[in-house]
Amino acid sequence: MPAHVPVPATESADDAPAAPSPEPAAPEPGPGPLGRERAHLTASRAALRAMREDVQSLDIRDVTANWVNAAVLEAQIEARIKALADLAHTPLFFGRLDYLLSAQEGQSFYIGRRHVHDAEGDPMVVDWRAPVSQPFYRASRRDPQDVALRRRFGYTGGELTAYEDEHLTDPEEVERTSRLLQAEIERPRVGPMRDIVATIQPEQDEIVRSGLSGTVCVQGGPGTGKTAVGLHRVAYLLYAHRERLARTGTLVIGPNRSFLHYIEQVLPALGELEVRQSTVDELVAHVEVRGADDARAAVVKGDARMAEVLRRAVRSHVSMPSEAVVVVRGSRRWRIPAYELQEMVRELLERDMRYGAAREALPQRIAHAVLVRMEQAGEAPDDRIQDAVARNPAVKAAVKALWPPVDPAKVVLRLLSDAAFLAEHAEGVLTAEEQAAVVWAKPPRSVRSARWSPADAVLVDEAYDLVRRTQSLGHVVLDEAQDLSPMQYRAVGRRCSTGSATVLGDLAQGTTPWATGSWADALGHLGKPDAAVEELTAGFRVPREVIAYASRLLPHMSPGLAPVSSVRENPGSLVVREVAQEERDAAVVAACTGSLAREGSIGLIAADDRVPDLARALAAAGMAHLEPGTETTAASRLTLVPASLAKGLEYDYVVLDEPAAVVAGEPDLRTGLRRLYVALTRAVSGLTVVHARPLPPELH
Ligand SMILES: Nc1ncnc2c1ncn2[C@@H]1O[C@H](COP(=O)(O)OP(=O)(O)OP(=O)(O)O)[C@@H](O)[C@H]1O
Repeated sequence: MPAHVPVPATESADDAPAAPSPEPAAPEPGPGPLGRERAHLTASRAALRAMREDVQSLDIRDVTANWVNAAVLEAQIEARIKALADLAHTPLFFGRLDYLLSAQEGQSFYIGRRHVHDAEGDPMVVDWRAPVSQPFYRASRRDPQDVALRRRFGYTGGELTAYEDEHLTDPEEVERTSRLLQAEIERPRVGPMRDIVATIQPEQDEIVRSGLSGTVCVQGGPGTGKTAVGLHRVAYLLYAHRERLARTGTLVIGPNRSFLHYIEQVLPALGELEVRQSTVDELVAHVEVRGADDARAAVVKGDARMAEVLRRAVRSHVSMPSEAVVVVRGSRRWRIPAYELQEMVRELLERDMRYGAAREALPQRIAHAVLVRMEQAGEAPDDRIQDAVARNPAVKAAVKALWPPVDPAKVVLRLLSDAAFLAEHAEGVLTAEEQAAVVWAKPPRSVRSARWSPADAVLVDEAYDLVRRTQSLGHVVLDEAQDLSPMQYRAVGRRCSTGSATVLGDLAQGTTPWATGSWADALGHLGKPDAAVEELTAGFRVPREVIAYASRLLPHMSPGLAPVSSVRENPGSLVVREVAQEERDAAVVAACTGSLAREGSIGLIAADDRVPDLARALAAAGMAHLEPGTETTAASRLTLVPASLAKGLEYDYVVLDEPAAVVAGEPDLRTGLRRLYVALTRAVSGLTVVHARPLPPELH
């Protein structure tokens, strides 16, 4: 059970017993262990300052040959100075490991977000990602990993105010729950998502530190830390493989912009500024999306069989030669007969190259055949002649006719507009009914005027990849992955075809008509069928009572999935309030007012079509509210969240309006229940459900 780490003794801390809310301490380093730790903190801060000053005083005039180098170097120095900033509210270290005398020469290491060294180069704080830090997360009484003492530090507003010790090899010590860890988990939420570097749990750490070469898929219920783990894995990989990933790049994919705003601070807080964040839609934005599909069309367009239809359609542009190519050079004519050209075309088609690459290879093949004939005639042509022949007008004209350039968007446009063209390439792949579902009723005139849907854009992306290989990144994190269609998995998969991925999701939270039913299928479409699937079951967000309530829905929508077991010890307040229809909006506003009386952020979640009414009700009561994705602050804490955007977000207190409307907002009962499950699992400290209509029977 992750929250229960063996914590025997705060008694040994002679001047500072650890406490969930550590007392505001005098900053003066006093005597005793806490005083010494504070002194180490002060010295570490000074060392960090010295490191920063060293960089600031670098004079690059003598070492840069030109202004380009100088600009690059200056940018690097700028980034380094930023990375060395001492953030007042981010503790420089949060833990300490004392190794046994037999290991690491009995040394102590302070574990923090970044490495700090003194003037001699000796470490004052080691990076949490360094191998020497790993036992901080993994060592246990059963497997102490050469650790004699693990110490966790508690801070109040940047001041070191408490610590907790575990002597992992001491048989006398009793196992207790870490109060500092518990306090961290239960800290009220305001603002964007935070890093969890001080409290990563052992099973989370195994995922975080898994190697760059393998793809990992994490199934986990709401609040089990999937997003947190994925982001920390990126930070870890960037540390362990910085040069390689700097070359190849990393990308985090989330479901929408609100979500990306919510998580965008985590990596910078860990010192990583270079990671791109995107939605799937943004990745495939070759065409402007202005349209939408009905569920039936979207499901067919998202089906992996569409890849075969597109492949055939793109390759249908190739035609078999029926005439010879004659190349004239000087007084000589070189003739490549049709049957030889046919062989070349056939061979290129069989090699299954990208359409564009084959198109580039064909003139070289023809030129090679000409060269062979030249040699047979006693000439001694070199590579330059081959290139010249490949550019010969007769060869160019032949290639243009046999293997014409293809515009990927136009191919998709034609497939979706021309029923006969679609039928030709979907023969034996899509049924007549499926074909009818995807063809546009009113064919657009051009790529520009077409009302492309998100699913169409994915098809265009697939077509682009058939023509020219999509560049692969070194690592891709795919969050809320359960909602992707097979074609979307393929789009993501080609962006990590030579790299690896972290796939995060919860099958029970799948709310698209094409949501994945099994991770094995999803990973197959992603092109990573051998990826390991890990499961996280300990919940760090939702209080026990609330998760138990939400889990009543599980057997009705995702049978077989294990409910989350909450590690939150504070009794979560779950209030379910039935009111008369005409009092409902007022009751919702009152619930928000009640929640605002407490600390932390408040999310009012409602069916999408209830949002305008509730916005008016809040305005009438003089209560300002934010949109999802806008940062909550101490002054502005209430966000009105349409249920369709709630996924991945969390609020300290949630007021949920009319569950029946949330369910009814979806096209089918299963999706409706899943949407409700998402809405019910956003609260950290308390959930108030307000309803006038009967609750969905599955909640009883
Ligand atoms: N080891 C941990 N220590 C402290 N807090 C944690 C830990 N793991 C997760 N959390 C916190 O729990 C909350 C939920 O985490 P996260 O959003 O990553 O979960 P999730 O599995 O992605 O949830 P969902 O399925 O709802 O998207 C976050 O506030 C996160 O910071």
